[in-house]
Amino acid sequence: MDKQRLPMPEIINDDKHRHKQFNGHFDSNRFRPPKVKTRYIAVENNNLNRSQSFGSCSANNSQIAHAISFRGGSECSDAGILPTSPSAAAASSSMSTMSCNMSHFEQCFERLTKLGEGSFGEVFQVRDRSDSRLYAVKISKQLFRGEQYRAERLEEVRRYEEFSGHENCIRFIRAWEQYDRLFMQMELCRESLEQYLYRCRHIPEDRIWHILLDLLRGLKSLHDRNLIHLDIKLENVLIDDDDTCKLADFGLVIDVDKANNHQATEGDSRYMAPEILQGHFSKAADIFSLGIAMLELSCYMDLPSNGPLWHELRQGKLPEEFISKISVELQQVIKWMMSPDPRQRATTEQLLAHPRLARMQKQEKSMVTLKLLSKCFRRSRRAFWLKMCNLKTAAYRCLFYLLEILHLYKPITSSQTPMYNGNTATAAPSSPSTSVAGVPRLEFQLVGSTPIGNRDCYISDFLLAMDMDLSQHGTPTACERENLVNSTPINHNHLTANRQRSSSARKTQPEKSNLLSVDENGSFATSPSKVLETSSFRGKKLFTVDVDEE
Ligand SMILES: Nc1ncnc2c1ncn2[C@@H]1O[C@H](COP(=O)(O)OP(=O)(O)OP(=O)(O)O)[C@@H](O)[C@H]1O
Ligand SMILES: [Mg+2]
Repeated sequence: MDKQRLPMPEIINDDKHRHKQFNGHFDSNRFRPPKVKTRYIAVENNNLNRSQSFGSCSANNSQIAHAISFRGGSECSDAGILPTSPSAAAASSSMSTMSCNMSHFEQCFERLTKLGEGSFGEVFQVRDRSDSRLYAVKISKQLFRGEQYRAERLEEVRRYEEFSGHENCIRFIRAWEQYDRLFMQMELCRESLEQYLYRCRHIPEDRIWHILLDLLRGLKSLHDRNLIHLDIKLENVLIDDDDTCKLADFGLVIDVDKANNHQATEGDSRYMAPEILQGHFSKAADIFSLGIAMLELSCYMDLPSNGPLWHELRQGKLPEEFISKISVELQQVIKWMMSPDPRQRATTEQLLAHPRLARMQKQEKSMVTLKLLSKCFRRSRRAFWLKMCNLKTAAYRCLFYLLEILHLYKPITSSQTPMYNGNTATAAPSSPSTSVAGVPRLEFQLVGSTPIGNRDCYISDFLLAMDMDLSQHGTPTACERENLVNSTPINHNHLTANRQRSSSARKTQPEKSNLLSVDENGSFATSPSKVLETSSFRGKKLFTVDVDEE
C-alpha cells in the first residue's frame, strides 16, 4: 500500500469534543485510501465452472478460490486445497448453473447482516452452511491492485494466524482469495468497543480497568514479538459473549525494525501518537493510542482528529472538565500512557505491574477455575439440549418402528392416496418430514381393524396434522364424505372379534370397503351393521367399523 503522510493538523477552534449522539453512523476521521463502494458477487465469468475449480492449484486465476495460510511458515495460497464445506460441495455438485455462478463465499456461507466497515474491508455476520454456526467474514473492499498490494493485504492473515490463540486477540478460522479480494473468516463478536460505548455511555470504572487489563494482555503478546499494531482504537477492539475484550484488525501490524523504514502506515489520526508525525514508529505509539482510547472510554469524550485540542492532548494537557470525572488512580495511568515523550511512556509490562492491575490479575487467577467451570457449563448445556432434541427424534422413531411392527400403522408411500381426504394433492402436503431430516413422518394410515390396547397412548398425538386437516373442513364436502377414513381407537377385544368376523365374512361375502360414506344430512350411509361402536374422542365422533384389512 502506498504510504500516506498525514497533513499537519490545522489550527481551528475545536471546543466541541463531547461524543455526538450516536445516530447509527460511525464517523471516523482518518487519512486512509478512499472508500470504494463495491459488490462482491458481480464478477462475471461465463466460462468458469467453479464447482470444478475449487481446490485447483493449476491456474493463476483470480476467479479461482485459493486458501491462504502462513501456518507452515510461508504462504501456501496456491498449493493449498481450499477447504469447502461438505454441504457446499454437495450443493455445487447437485445444483446446476446457479451454484456454478456462486462464489466460494456464497457456497459456504449464508450472509446475514453487515457488522461493520473500515477503510479496508466490510465485515458480515454469516452462518456457515457446514456447521450452522455464526461467524464473521471480512471481505476486502479494494481489488488487489498489484502483487505488492496483495502481499500487504495477505500480511493481515499472517498476523491473525499468529495471534489467534491468544485469549485477548480475535480468533481466526481461515482465509481465501477470490476475484482479487481477500476473505477472512473469524469468530463472531458481540460488538466493538465503540458500539459498546455508544450503547452504555457511562461505563463504570471497574469495567474500564478490566478492559484495560484485557487490552494490555493482547498488546503485550504483539510487543513481545517485536510487532506494533499501529491502529489501536475503540473500533478495533471487539467484545465477545463472555465480555472479554479482544484486539482485532491486524491490517497495519508491522515489525518494529521495519516500521521506521518507510513501511509503516499511520492509523486513525484521533488516536495517533505525536511522534508519528515525525515518522517515528515504536511500541510506545501503541501505548499512546491505548491511553487516549481509555480517555475516550472513561470520559465519554469525542476525540478530535485535528485542531488545538488535538495538540493539547499530545502535550499532556487533558481537559479538566472531563478528566475530573474519573478517579485519580485512573487519571495517572492515562496520563502516563499519554506522555508526550515516548521514552517516558509506560510499557505493557510496567502497566501490568501497576498495583491495581496486579491485584486484578491475582484475583482472576483464583477465579480461573470458576470461570472455566461456568464456560464448560454453558457449553455442556448447549450440547445437552442438542442431544435431547436428537433423543426425542430417536424416541419418535422407535415408537413408529414399534407401531409398524405391531401393524398399528402403515407409512403412506408416495403411490398411495391418503384416504381421509379426497384431494390427493392436499392430503399429503409436501410433507414436512421430507424437508426436516430426522423428524418422523406425520402422515400415516391407520389400519381399520388393528387392535390397540391402550387408548391413552393412542398415536392421535401424532395425528395433529391430520386432525387439523379434518377439523378445518368442518362438515365434510361431498368428495370427502366418500373418502372418510376410519381412524378410530378401537377396543382390543372388539377388534379380535372383528378380525375373526371379518375374515369369516370375507369367505362368504364380496369384499367390503373400509370407508364410511355420509349422506346429505351428515349421517353415515353405510350399513348400520358395519358400525360396531361409537364414541367420542377429543370432541370428535368416533366410529368403530367392521372393515376389511385388505
Ligand atoms: N469478528 C467480528 N465480530 C463482530 N464484528 C466485527 C468483527 N470484525 C470486525 N467487526 C466489525 O467490523 C468493523 C470493521 O472491521 P475491521 O476493523 O477489521 O475493518 P478494517 O477495514 O480493517 O478497519 P480499519 O479502517 O480500522 O482498518 C469493526 O469496527 C467491527 O465493528
Ligand atoms: Mg478496523
